[in-house]
Amino acid sequence: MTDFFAFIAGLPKAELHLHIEGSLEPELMFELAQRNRVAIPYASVEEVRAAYDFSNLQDFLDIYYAGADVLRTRADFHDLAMAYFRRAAADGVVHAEIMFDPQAHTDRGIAFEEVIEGLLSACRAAESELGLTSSLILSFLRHLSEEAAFATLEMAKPWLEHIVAVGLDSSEVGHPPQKFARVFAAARALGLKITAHAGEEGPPAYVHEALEMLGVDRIDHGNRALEDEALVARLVAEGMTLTVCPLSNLKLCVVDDLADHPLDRMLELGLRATVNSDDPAYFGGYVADNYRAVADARALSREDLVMLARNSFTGSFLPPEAIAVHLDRLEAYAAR
Ligand code: HPA
Ligand SMILES: [Zn+2]
Repeated sequence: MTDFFAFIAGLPKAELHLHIEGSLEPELMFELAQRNRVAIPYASVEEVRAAYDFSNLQDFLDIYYAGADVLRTRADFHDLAMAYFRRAAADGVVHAEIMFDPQAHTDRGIAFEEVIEGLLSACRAAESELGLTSSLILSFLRHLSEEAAFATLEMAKPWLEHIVAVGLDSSEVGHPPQKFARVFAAARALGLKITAHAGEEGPPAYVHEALEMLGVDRIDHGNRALEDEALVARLVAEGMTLTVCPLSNLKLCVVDDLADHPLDRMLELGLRATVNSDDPAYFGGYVADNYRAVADARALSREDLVMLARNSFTGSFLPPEAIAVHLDRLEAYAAR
């Protein structure tokens, strides 16, 4: 088992579904609360961790947005992202496409510039210090209005060369993809790639809408697509990547038990599934923990793990030449 676990940690991989605000560990939350003199409703790190007991997505989101309140300056965003990059590098991550939620900050009076410049300085440091490349995905909060999403896209315009894609997250049910069809069309016209959370709690119809009305290049989660055979066939035919997050699925009760997780069924169906951590500080593990937990629960083979890592590169928004280099290194690692 230790060999298997070491194989997972060393497996070169990309992480494609990571909310940087969801990598805020309780220790850093306390440090930033002190630094910025922000009151938090917890007395200790243990008390924070004890509060992370969720029965659905909204339970989690309430705590996630409250936690983000300690993030105030560009130094905070830099420190947050650097802590994630260090931890990810230890898990074999060589490339990360990280989502950020600007509206969770601009709505509290934090300038977009502070958020993005802090993240970008960490991205540069991760490349020079850790050899880890990264890009940013601007995620719109779907519980807010189309108008607010347009205003956020407008704010991002001076930084477009540093943003690879737009995404869609937050409370899924009741906020279908079609609500943002026009914003995503505008983002695509600006040259951005498109991804959206769909089929986490929402029905298969939302995955269908994300394809039809947003023109997504990738689907975040996508679990519930499995309920619709024709939809699965379409996702397979289009070679659509799904960014699956096993420990998140467990913590948010998308699955009752990891033993019931559909990851290997997705692979068997020919879906391009990947493994990701989503909000590692809240869900109990970084990306290698997710690989290990699901490999253990579903008896995945080495070949499955290599396939998942391969999918993480082919599903990335890297240029084809960079993908080819990563795939060569992965095959060399797998052949050892
Ligand atoms: O898992 C998630 N789902 C939806 N919105 C989110 N925002 C952070 N994490 C998530
Ligand atoms: Zn997510």
